[in-house]
Amino acid sequence: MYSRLVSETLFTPPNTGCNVLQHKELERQFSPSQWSHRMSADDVIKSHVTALKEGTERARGLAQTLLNVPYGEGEGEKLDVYVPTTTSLDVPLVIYLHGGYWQFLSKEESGFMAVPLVHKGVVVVAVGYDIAPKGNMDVMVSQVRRSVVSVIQQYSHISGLYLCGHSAGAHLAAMILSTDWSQYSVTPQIKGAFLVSGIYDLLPILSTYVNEPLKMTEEVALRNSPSQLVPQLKLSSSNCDIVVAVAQNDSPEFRKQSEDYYKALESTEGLKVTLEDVPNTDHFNIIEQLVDGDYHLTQLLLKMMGKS
Ligand SMILES: N[C@@H](CC(=O)c1ccccc1NC=O)C(=O)O
Repeated sequence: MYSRLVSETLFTPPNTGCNVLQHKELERQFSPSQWSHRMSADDVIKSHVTALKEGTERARGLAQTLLNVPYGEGEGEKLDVYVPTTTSLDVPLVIYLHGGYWQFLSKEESGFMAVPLVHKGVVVVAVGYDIAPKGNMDVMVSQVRRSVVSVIQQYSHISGLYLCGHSAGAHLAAMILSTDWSQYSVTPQIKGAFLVSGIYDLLPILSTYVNEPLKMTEEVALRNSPSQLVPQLKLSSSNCDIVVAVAQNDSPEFRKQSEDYYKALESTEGLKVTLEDVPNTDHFNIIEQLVDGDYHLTQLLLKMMGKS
């Protein structure tokens, strides 16, 4: 009784829906770096950026590249192509959408997954988009959709188109799958998508620090939430194999985002969707390890593309 009274008087400011502690906890849930079991928050981010940069440098050394190919008029509307070292008629193409909470990272450290893929005969495309504050959510979603259209116009001979996105990039990949293509010049047929440690419902981040540079209103968050667009995804991507992957050591809130989205897709008849709970990983090394050909998710991706 006493403790209840104390907690109510101390922690529940009158006339507000959300108390200070709950808000702090929400921000912690949406701070992936605080949940790594490997390192401190600062170190895990530093090491993440270093790993992605080193992997991308290696990929640029291994593959032939076409860097800064425009897919639109804007300065930031460019992509990098990593060309396979083998010659085959069966050439799948994976588009990678980088993470970084729609406000960090770029395509310059996003070619790392080409390391194990280019000698298996897979083209990897790393897409750049205008992160906040330059870009906003509507702009970023529009950009990545147009990048897919541009890629299939340039590479019409490929044997299959696949998407892979991490964190904010998984959100963008899910938005691509949920596109009404009738306003576009072509309708992409996406064969498979890897959505890794993503956010699919933007409403919970509206009141957090994540939204400070994004400045989303509730309306913007709703129209850009894949969780709201499952019927459109079913119409546009019914033949797509979808893997929703989440790290064992992602925060409970991040894990819930993946589980809820998986469940929403799974209960939609006709979709092929699997949930991969990747053991011994956190928000960062779940994607960093795609530089390794033996990593579980690399193997899954190769298998999906018929290249294992
Ligand atoms: N405030 C975030 C920062 C973050 O997510 C991040 C920062 C730099 C580069 C990538 C990041 N996140 C995921 O890709 C965190 O606590 O992890």
